[in-house]
Amino acid sequence: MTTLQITGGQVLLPDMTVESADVLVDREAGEILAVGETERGDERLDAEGSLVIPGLVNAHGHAAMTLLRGYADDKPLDAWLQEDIWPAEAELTPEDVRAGAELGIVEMIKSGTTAFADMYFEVDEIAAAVRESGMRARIGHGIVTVGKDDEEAREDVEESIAIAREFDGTGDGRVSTAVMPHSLTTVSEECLSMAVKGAREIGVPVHIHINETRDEVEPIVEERGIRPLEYADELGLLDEKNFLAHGVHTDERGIELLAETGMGVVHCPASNMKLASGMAPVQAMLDAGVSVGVGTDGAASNNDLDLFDEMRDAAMIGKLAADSAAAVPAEEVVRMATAGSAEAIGIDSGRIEAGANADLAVIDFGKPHLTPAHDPVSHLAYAVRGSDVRHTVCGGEVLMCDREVLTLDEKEVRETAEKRATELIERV
Ligand SMILES: CSC[C@H]1O[C@@H](n2cnc3c(O)ncnc32)[C@H](O)[C@@H]1O
Ligand SMILES: [Zn+2]
Repeated sequence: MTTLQITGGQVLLPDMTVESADVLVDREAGEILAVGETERGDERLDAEGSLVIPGLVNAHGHAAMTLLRGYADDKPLDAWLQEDIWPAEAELTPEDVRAGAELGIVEMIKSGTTAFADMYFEVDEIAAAVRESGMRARIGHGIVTVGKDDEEAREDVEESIAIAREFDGTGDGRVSTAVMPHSLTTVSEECLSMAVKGAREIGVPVHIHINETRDEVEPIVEERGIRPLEYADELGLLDEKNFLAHGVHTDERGIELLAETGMGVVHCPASNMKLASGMAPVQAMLDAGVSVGVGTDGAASNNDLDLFDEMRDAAMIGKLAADSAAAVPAEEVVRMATAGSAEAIGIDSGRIEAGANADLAVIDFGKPHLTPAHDPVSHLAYAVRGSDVRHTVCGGEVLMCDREVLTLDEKEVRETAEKRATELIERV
Protein backbone atom coordinates (compact mmCIF):
# COMPACT_ATOMS: atom_id res chain seq x y z
CA MET A 1 0.00 0.00 0.00
CA THR A 2 1.24 3.53 -0.76
CA THR A 3 -0.18 6.41 1.19
CA LEU A 4 -0.80 10.09 0.57
CA GLN A 5 -0.87 12.44 3.55
CA ILE A 6 -2.53 15.84 3.29
CA THR A 7 -0.75 17.72 6.02
CA GLY A 8 -1.03 20.79 8.21
CA GLY A 9 -4.50 21.95 7.21
CA GLN A 10 -7.89 22.48 8.76
CA VAL A 11 -10.40 19.79 7.77
CA LEU A 12 -14.16 20.12 7.21
CA LEU A 13 -15.83 17.14 8.91
CA PRO A 14 -19.25 15.64 8.01
CA ASP A 15 -20.94 17.46 10.93
CA MET A 16 -19.69 20.75 9.39
CA THR A 17 -17.21 21.39 12.18
CA VAL A 18 -13.64 22.26 11.29
CA GLU A 19 -10.58 20.93 13.06
CA SER A 20 -6.81 20.92 12.58
CA ALA A 21 -5.99 17.49 11.20
CA ASP A 22 -4.06 15.54 8.61
CA VAL A 23 -5.83 13.23 6.16
CA LEU A 24 -4.13 9.92 5.35
CA VAL A 25 -5.18 8.23 2.12
CA ASP A 26 -4.64 4.69 0.80
CA ARG A 27 -3.79 5.50 -2.81
CA GLU A 28 -4.48 2.04 -4.24
CA ALA A 29 -7.86 1.62 -2.54
CA GLY A 30 -8.61 5.31 -3.16
CA GLU A 31 -9.96 5.61 0.38
CA ILE A 32 -9.37 7.76 3.43
CA LEU A 33 -7.50 5.75 6.09
CA ALA A 34 -7.50 8.26 8.93
CA VAL A 35 -8.29 11.86 9.83
CA GLY A 36 -6.44 13.49 12.75
CA GLU A 37 -2.91 12.86 13.92
CA THR A 38 -1.92 10.29 11.33
CA GLU A 39 1.25 8.39 10.56
CA ARG A 40 3.58 9.88 7.97
CA GLY A 41 2.48 9.24 4.36
CA ASP A 42 4.69 7.97 1.54
CA GLU A 43 3.76 11.11 -0.38
CA ARG A 44 2.61 14.42 1.05
CA LEU A 45 0.44 17.32 -0.08
CA ASP A 46 0.87 20.55 1.84
CA ALA A 47 -2.31 22.08 3.29
CA GLU A 48 -0.78 24.76 5.60
CA GLY A 49 -3.07 27.79 5.80
CA SER A 50 -5.67 25.84 3.86
CA LEU A 51 -9.01 24.13 4.41
CA VAL A 52 -9.43 20.53 3.26
CA ILE A 53 -13.02 19.92 2.14
CA PRO A 54 -14.82 17.03 0.46
CA GLY A 55 -14.52 17.34 -3.33
CA LEU A 56 -17.56 19.18 -4.65
CA VAL A 57 -20.15 17.17 -6.58
CA ASN A 58 -21.73 18.80 -9.65
CA ALA A 59 -24.98 16.86 -9.73
CA HIS A 60 -26.32 18.05 -13.09
CA GLY A 61 -24.68 19.31 -16.23
CA HIS A 62 -23.71 18.91 -19.84
CA ALA A 63 -19.90 19.21 -19.72
CA ALA A 64 -19.34 19.37 -23.49
CA MET A 65 -21.53 22.48 -23.67
CA THR A 66 -18.42 24.47 -22.73
CA LEU A 67 -18.01 24.72 -26.54
CA LEU A 68 -21.20 26.81 -26.57
CA ARG A 69 -20.26 29.09 -23.66
CA GLY A 70 -21.31 32.62 -24.59
CA TYR A 71 -22.73 31.47 -27.93
CA ALA A 72 -26.36 32.33 -27.12
CA ASP A 73 -27.44 34.42 -24.15
CA ASP A 74 -30.42 36.32 -22.81
CA LYS A 75 -33.25 34.09 -24.02
CA PRO A 76 -35.72 31.84 -22.18
CA LEU A 77 -35.15 28.07 -22.28
CA ASP A 78 -37.41 27.10 -25.19
CA ALA A 79 -36.22 29.82 -27.58
CA TRP A 80 -32.60 29.31 -26.49
CA LEU A 81 -32.73 25.56 -27.16
CA GLN A 82 -34.73 25.70 -30.38
CA GLU A 83 -33.23 28.77 -32.05
CA ASP A 84 -29.59 28.42 -30.98
CA ILE A 85 -28.47 25.38 -28.98
CA TRP A 86 -30.11 22.47 -30.79
CA PRO A 87 -29.09 23.72 -34.29
CA ALA A 88 -25.50 24.04 -33.01
CA GLU A 89 -25.57 20.63 -31.30
CA ALA A 90 -26.77 19.04 -34.55
CA GLU A 91 -23.32 19.90 -35.97
CA LEU A 92 -21.30 18.40 -33.10
CA THR A 93 -18.88 15.60 -33.97
CA PRO A 94 -17.65 12.98 -31.48
CA GLU A 95 -14.29 14.81 -31.41
CA ASP A 96 -16.07 18.06 -30.54
CA VAL A 97 -17.86 16.39 -27.64
CA ARG A 98 -14.55 14.99 -26.38
CA ALA A 99 -12.91 18.42 -26.60
CA GLY A 100 -15.82 20.16 -24.86
CA ALA A 101 -16.01 17.50 -22.14
CA GLU A 102 -12.27 17.74 -21.47
CA LEU A 103 -12.53 21.52 -21.18
CA GLY A 104 -15.44 21.16 -18.76
CA ILE A 105 -13.53 18.59 -16.75
CA VAL A 106 -10.43 20.81 -16.51
CA GLU A 107 -12.64 23.67 -15.35
CA MET A 108 -14.26 21.46 -12.73
CA ILE A 109 -10.96 20.06 -11.44
CA LYS A 110 -9.56 23.59 -11.18
CA SER A 111 -12.53 24.67 -9.06
CA GLY A 112 -12.47 21.73 -6.63
CA THR A 113 -15.11 19.47 -8.19
CA THR A 114 -14.26 15.78 -8.08
CA ALA A 115 -17.51 14.22 -9.34
CA PHE A 116 -20.31 15.15 -11.70
CA ALA A 117 -23.46 13.88 -13.39
CA ASP A 118 -23.69 14.45 -17.13
CA MET A 119 -26.46 14.09 -19.71
CA TYR A 120 -25.38 14.36 -23.33
CA PHE A 121 -24.66 12.40 -26.50
CA GLU A 122 -21.47 10.74 -27.82
CA VAL A 123 -21.22 9.33 -24.29
CA ASP A 124 -18.31 7.03 -25.17
CA GLU A 125 -16.24 10.21 -25.68
CA ILE A 126 -17.36 11.59 -22.34
CA ALA A 127 -16.56 8.27 -20.64
CA ALA A 128 -13.07 8.36 -22.16
CA ALA A 129 -12.52 11.93 -20.97
CA VAL A 130 -13.65 11.00 -17.45
CA ARG A 131 -11.37 7.95 -17.36
CA GLU A 132 -8.37 9.98 -18.51
CA SER A 133 -9.04 12.82 -16.08
CA GLY A 134 -9.37 10.66 -12.95
CA MET A 135 -12.68 12.26 -12.00
CA ARG A 136 -15.77 10.39 -10.84
CA ALA A 137 -18.94 10.73 -12.92
CA ARG A 138 -22.42 9.39 -13.54
CA ILE A 139 -23.01 9.79 -17.26
CA GLY A 140 -25.77 8.98 -19.70
CA HIS A 141 -27.15 9.43 -23.19
CA GLY A 142 -29.91 12.07 -23.27
CA ILE A 143 -33.07 10.80 -24.98
CA VAL A 144 -35.16 13.24 -27.07
CA THR A 145 -38.05 11.78 -29.05
CA VAL A 146 -39.90 14.89 -30.31
CA GLY A 147 -39.53 15.15 -34.08
CA LYS A 148 -38.67 11.44 -34.41
CA ASP A 149 -40.84 8.66 -35.79
CA ASP A 150 -41.76 5.75 -33.49
CA GLU A 151 -38.89 3.57 -34.59
CA GLU A 152 -36.24 6.29 -34.26
CA ALA A 153 -37.65 7.24 -30.87
CA ARG A 154 -37.42 3.67 -29.59
CA GLU A 155 -33.89 3.39 -30.95
CA ASP A 156 -32.91 6.49 -28.96
CA VAL A 157 -34.20 4.90 -25.74
CA GLU A 158 -32.46 1.62 -26.56
CA GLU A 159 -29.22 3.52 -27.14
CA SER A 160 -29.49 5.20 -23.74
CA ILE A 161 -30.09 1.82 -22.06
CA ALA A 162 -27.26 0.12 -23.99
CA ILE A 163 -24.80 2.88 -23.10
CA ALA A 164 -25.84 2.76 -19.45
CA ARG A 165 -25.23 -0.99 -19.44
CA GLU A 166 -21.88 -0.73 -21.27
CA PHE A 167 -20.19 1.95 -19.19
CA ASP A 168 -21.55 1.35 -15.67
CA GLY A 169 -18.70 0.50 -13.30
CA THR A 170 -15.93 1.23 -15.83
CA GLY A 171 -12.87 3.39 -15.15
CA ASP A 172 -11.99 1.40 -12.00
CA GLY A 173 -15.53 2.00 -10.76
CA ARG A 174 -15.29 5.78 -11.11
CA VAL A 175 -17.70 5.83 -14.08
CA SER A 176 -21.32 5.02 -13.35
CA THR A 177 -24.33 5.60 -15.56
CA ALA A 178 -28.01 6.42 -15.73
CA VAL A 179 -30.72 6.24 -18.36
CA MET A 180 -31.45 9.88 -19.17
CA PRO A 181 -34.71 10.94 -20.85
CA HIS A 182 -34.37 14.68 -21.49
CA SER A 183 -37.73 15.82 -20.06
CA LEU A 184 -41.42 14.93 -19.71
CA THR A 185 -42.32 17.08 -22.73
CA THR A 186 -39.49 16.12 -25.12
CA VAL A 187 -39.88 12.36 -24.63
CA SER A 188 -43.11 10.46 -25.41
CA GLU A 189 -45.03 8.59 -22.71
CA GLU A 190 -44.19 5.24 -24.30
CA CYS A 191 -40.48 6.07 -24.40
CA LEU A 192 -40.47 7.37 -20.82
CA SER A 193 -41.96 4.05 -19.71
CA MET A 194 -39.36 2.14 -21.73
CA ALA A 195 -36.59 4.21 -20.11
CA VAL A 196 -37.89 3.57 -16.58
CA LYS A 197 -38.20 -0.17 -17.25
CA GLY A 198 -34.77 -0.41 -18.90
CA ALA A 199 -33.04 1.44 -16.07
CA ARG A 200 -34.70 -0.79 -13.49
CA GLU A 201 -33.63 -3.94 -15.34
CA ILE A 202 -29.97 -2.95 -15.39
CA GLY A 203 -30.05 -1.41 -11.91
CA VAL A 204 -29.10 2.18 -12.77
CA PRO A 205 -30.97 5.42 -11.99
CA VAL A 206 -33.07 7.55 -14.29
CA HIS A 207 -32.06 11.20 -14.59
CA ILE A 208 -34.34 13.80 -16.21
CA HIS A 209 -35.14 17.55 -16.33
CA ILE A 210 -38.51 18.18 -14.60
CA ASN A 211 -40.45 21.33 -13.65
CA GLU A 212 -37.79 23.63 -15.08
CA THR A 213 -40.10 26.21 -16.71
CA ARG A 214 -43.81 27.05 -16.73
CA ASP A 215 -43.82 26.18 -20.46
CA GLU A 216 -43.11 22.60 -19.44
CA VAL A 217 -45.78 22.43 -16.72
CA GLU A 218 -48.72 23.88 -18.67
CA PRO A 219 -48.89 21.39 -21.58
CA ILE A 220 -48.87 18.47 -19.14
CA VAL A 221 -51.64 19.99 -17.01
CA GLU A 222 -53.68 20.78 -20.16
CA GLU A 223 -53.24 17.35 -21.74
CA ARG A 224 -53.48 15.16 -18.64
CA GLY A 225 -55.14 17.24 -15.93
CA ILE A 226 -52.25 16.49 -13.56
CA ARG A 227 -48.96 18.23 -12.79
CA PRO A 228 -45.56 16.96 -14.03
CA LEU A 229 -44.53 15.16 -10.84
CA GLU A 230 -47.88 13.37 -10.63
CA TYR A 231 -47.41 12.28 -14.25
CA ALA A 232 -43.85 11.19 -13.44
CA ASP A 233 -45.21 9.22 -10.46
CA GLU A 234 -47.73 7.44 -12.70
CA LEU A 235 -44.83 6.46 -14.98
CA GLY A 236 -42.98 4.93 -12.01
CA LEU A 237 -40.26 7.53 -12.47
CA LEU A 238 -40.20 8.81 -8.89
CA ASP A 239 -37.83 6.59 -6.96
CA GLU A 240 -35.07 7.03 -4.39
CA LYS A 241 -32.53 5.88 -6.95
CA ASN A 242 -33.60 8.50 -9.50
CA PHE A 243 -32.87 12.22 -9.65
CA LEU A 244 -34.27 15.19 -11.50
CA ALA A 245 -32.72 18.48 -12.49
CA HIS A 246 -34.35 21.82 -11.59
CA GLY A 247 -37.72 21.24 -9.90
CA VAL A 248 -38.35 24.99 -10.06
CA HIS A 249 -42.14 24.88 -10.49
CA THR A 250 -42.82 22.31 -7.80
CA ASP A 251 -45.91 22.87 -5.67
CA GLU A 252 -46.69 21.49 -2.19
CA ARG A 253 -48.06 18.18 -3.51
CA GLY A 254 -44.98 17.84 -5.72
CA ILE A 255 -42.71 18.35 -2.73
CA GLU A 256 -44.67 15.69 -0.82
CA LEU A 257 -44.24 13.27 -3.72
CA LEU A 258 -40.49 13.91 -3.82
CA ALA A 259 -40.19 13.39 -0.06
CA GLU A 260 -42.35 10.25 -0.06
CA THR A 261 -40.55 8.60 -2.97
CA GLY A 262 -36.98 9.72 -2.14
CA MET A 263 -36.53 11.13 -5.67
CA GLY A 264 -33.45 13.40 -5.66
CA VAL A 265 -33.56 17.00 -6.85
CA VAL A 266 -30.62 18.87 -8.36
CA HIS A 267 -30.93 22.60 -7.87
CA CYS A 268 -29.30 24.67 -10.67
CA PRO A 269 -29.70 28.27 -9.47
CA ALA A 270 -27.49 30.10 -12.00
CA SER A 271 -29.17 28.45 -15.00
CA ASN A 272 -32.60 29.12 -13.47
CA MET A 273 -31.74 32.80 -13.05
CA LYS A 274 -30.09 33.24 -16.45
CA LEU A 275 -32.96 31.64 -18.39
CA ALA A 276 -35.45 33.33 -16.02
CA SER A 277 -36.95 29.91 -15.35
CA GLY A 278 -37.92 30.83 -11.77
CA MET A 279 -36.89 30.21 -8.16
CA ALA A 280 -36.94 26.62 -6.89
CA PRO A 281 -38.56 26.21 -3.44
CA VAL A 282 -35.35 24.76 -2.01
CA GLN A 283 -35.92 25.50 1.68
CA ALA A 284 -39.42 24.02 1.49
CA MET A 285 -37.93 20.89 -0.11
CA LEU A 286 -35.26 20.62 2.59
CA ASP A 287 -37.90 21.11 5.31
CA ALA A 288 -39.91 18.26 3.80
CA GLY A 289 -36.86 15.97 3.81
CA VAL A 290 -36.22 15.94 0.05
CA SER A 291 -32.70 14.94 -1.00
CA VAL A 292 -31.30 18.08 -2.68
CA GLY A 293 -28.00 18.51 -4.52
CA VAL A 294 -26.52 21.31 -6.60
CA GLY A 295 -25.52 21.46 -10.26
CA THR A 296 -24.23 24.04 -12.69
CA ASP A 297 -26.20 22.79 -15.72
CA GLY A 298 -24.27 23.45 -18.96
CA ALA A 299 -21.75 26.25 -19.44
CA ALA A 300 -24.02 27.82 -22.06
CA SER A 301 -26.65 28.68 -19.43
CA ASN A 302 -24.45 29.50 -16.44
CA ASN A 303 -21.74 30.42 -17.87
CA ASP A 304 -19.14 28.57 -15.76
CA LEU A 305 -18.80 25.23 -14.00
CA ASP A 306 -17.62 26.65 -10.67
CA LEU A 307 -19.66 25.12 -7.83
CA PHE A 308 -18.52 27.82 -5.39
CA ASP A 309 -20.50 30.31 -7.52
CA GLU A 310 -23.37 27.87 -7.46
CA MET A 311 -23.35 27.57 -3.66
CA ARG A 312 -23.46 31.33 -3.31
CA ASP A 313 -26.27 31.59 -5.89
CA ALA A 314 -28.20 28.78 -4.15
CA ALA A 315 -27.97 30.51 -0.79
CA MET A 316 -28.97 33.89 -2.24
CA ILE A 317 -31.89 32.78 -4.41
CA GLY A 318 -33.01 30.34 -1.71
CA LYS A 319 -33.51 33.29 0.62
CA LEU A 320 -35.46 35.25 -1.99
CA ALA A 321 -37.64 32.24 -2.81
CA ALA A 322 -38.47 31.67 0.87
CA ASP A 323 -38.65 35.41 1.64
CA SER A 324 -36.34 34.74 4.57
CA ALA A 325 -32.69 35.57 5.15
CA ALA A 326 -32.48 32.46 7.33
CA ALA A 327 -33.36 30.15 4.43
CA VAL A 328 -30.71 27.95 2.73
CA PRO A 329 -27.98 28.91 5.23
CA ALA A 330 -24.24 28.44 4.64
CA GLU A 331 -23.95 25.01 6.29
CA GLU A 332 -26.91 23.70 4.34
CA VAL A 333 -25.61 24.91 1.00
CA VAL A 334 -22.16 23.40 1.62
CA ARG A 335 -23.82 20.12 2.58
CA MET A 336 -25.94 20.27 -0.59
CA ALA A 337 -22.88 20.69 -2.87
CA THR A 338 -21.02 17.81 -1.20
CA ALA A 339 -22.87 14.97 0.57
CA GLY A 340 -26.27 16.18 -0.73
CA SER A 341 -25.25 16.02 -4.37
CA ALA A 342 -23.47 12.68 -3.86
CA GLU A 343 -26.59 11.22 -2.25
CA ALA A 344 -28.87 12.62 -4.98
CA ILE A 345 -26.86 11.09 -7.83
CA GLY A 346 -26.05 7.89 -5.92
CA ILE A 347 -22.27 7.94 -5.61
CA ASP A 348 -20.00 7.50 -2.59
CA SER A 349 -18.40 10.92 -2.16
CA GLY A 350 -18.84 14.19 -0.31
CA ARG A 351 -17.53 13.36 3.19
CA ILE A 352 -14.15 13.27 4.88
CA GLU A 353 -13.96 10.34 7.26
CA ALA A 354 -12.11 7.02 7.49
CA GLY A 355 -13.43 4.53 4.94
CA ALA A 356 -14.84 7.16 2.57
CA ASN A 357 -13.61 7.62 -0.99
CA ALA A 358 -10.67 10.05 -0.95
CA ASP A 359 -12.35 12.81 -2.97
CA LEU A 360 -10.97 16.09 -1.63
CA ALA A 361 -10.24 19.72 -2.45
CA VAL A 362 -7.75 21.92 -0.60
CA ILE A 363 -8.66 25.61 -0.45
CA ASP A 364 -6.02 28.30 0.08
CA PHE A 365 -7.40 30.62 2.78
CA GLY A 366 -4.43 33.03 2.54
CA LYS A 367 -6.33 35.47 0.34
CA PRO A 368 -7.54 39.04 0.97
CA HIS A 369 -11.15 38.13 0.17
CA LEU A 370 -11.00 35.27 2.73
CA THR A 371 -9.59 37.44 5.53
CA PRO A 372 -10.56 37.35 8.37
CA ALA A 373 -11.81 33.77 8.56
CA HIS A 374 -14.32 33.97 11.44
CA ASP A 375 -16.26 31.05 10.02
CA PRO A 376 -14.72 28.83 7.29
CA VAL A 377 -18.12 27.36 6.37
CA SER A 378 -19.50 30.86 5.76
CA HIS A 379 -16.54 31.52 3.46
CA LEU A 380 -17.19 28.31 1.52
CA ALA A 381 -20.76 29.39 0.83
CA TYR A 382 -20.28 33.09 0.31
CA ALA A 383 -16.67 34.07 -0.39
CA VAL A 384 -14.44 31.27 -1.77
CA ARG A 385 -13.90 31.24 -5.54
CA GLY A 386 -12.97 28.25 -7.65
CA SER A 387 -9.58 29.87 -8.25
CA ASP A 388 -8.80 29.55 -4.51
CA VAL A 389 -8.53 25.76 -4.86
CA ARG A 390 -4.91 24.59 -4.50
CA HIS A 391 -5.14 20.82 -4.83
CA THR A 392 -7.83 18.44 -6.07
CA VAL A 393 -7.77 14.71 -5.23
CA CYS A 394 -10.19 12.04 -6.51
CA GLY A 395 -10.12 8.41 -5.41
CA GLY A 396 -6.69 9.04 -3.86
CA GLU A 397 -5.22 10.34 -7.12
CA VAL A 398 -3.93 13.91 -7.19
CA LEU A 399 -5.68 15.54 -10.15
CA MET A 400 -4.36 19.04 -9.48
CA CYS A 401 -1.36 20.09 -7.36
CA ASP A 402 -0.68 23.76 -6.65
CA ARG A 403 -3.11 24.63 -9.48
CA GLU A 404 -1.36 22.46 -12.05
CA VAL A 405 -3.74 19.89 -13.54
CA LEU A 406 -1.81 16.62 -13.67
CA THR A 407 -4.11 14.28 -15.55
CA LEU A 408 -4.92 16.42 -18.60
CA ASP A 409 -2.80 18.97 -20.45
CA GLU A 410 -4.68 22.19 -19.68
CA LYS A 411 -3.06 24.22 -22.46
CA GLU A 412 -3.72 21.60 -25.10
CA VAL A 413 -7.29 21.09 -23.89
CA ARG A 414 -7.96 24.83 -24.10
CA GLU A 415 -6.42 25.20 -27.56
CA THR A 416 -8.30 22.20 -28.97
CA ALA A 417 -11.59 23.39 -27.50
CA GLU A 418 -11.09 26.91 -28.84
CA LYS A 419 -10.38 25.59 -32.34
CA ARG A 420 -13.26 23.12 -32.34
CA ALA A 421 -15.72 25.69 -30.96
CA THR A 422 -14.74 28.19 -33.68
CA GLU A 423 -15.10 25.61 -36.45
CA LEU A 424 -18.39 24.39 -35.00
CA ILE A 425 -19.92 27.84 -35.10
CA GLU A 426 -18.65 28.37 -38.66
CA ARG A 427 -20.48 25.17 -39.67
CA VAL A 428 -23.69 26.29 -37.93
C1 LIG B 1 -30.26 15.31 -25.05
S1 LIG B 1 -28.78 15.65 -24.23
C2 LIG B 1 -29.16 16.99 -23.12
C3 LIG B 1 -29.79 18.18 -23.80
O1 LIG B 1 -30.16 19.09 -22.80
C4 LIG B 1 -29.97 20.38 -23.31
N1 LIG B 1 -29.98 21.33 -22.22
C5 LIG B 1 -28.98 22.09 -21.76
N2 LIG B 1 -29.39 22.85 -20.74
C6 LIG B 1 -30.69 22.54 -20.56
C7 LIG B 1 -31.67 23.00 -19.66
O2 LIG B 1 -31.44 23.91 -18.75
N3 LIG B 1 -32.89 22.47 -19.76
C8 LIG B 1 -33.19 21.56 -20.69
N4 LIG B 1 -32.29 21.11 -21.58
C9 LIG B 1 -31.07 21.60 -21.51
C10 LIG B 1 -28.68 20.26 -24.05
O3 LIG B 1 -28.50 21.35 -24.92
C11 LIG B 1 -28.85 18.92 -24.74
O4 LIG B 1 -29.48 19.08 -25.95
ZN1 LIG C 1 -29.63 20.47 -17.99
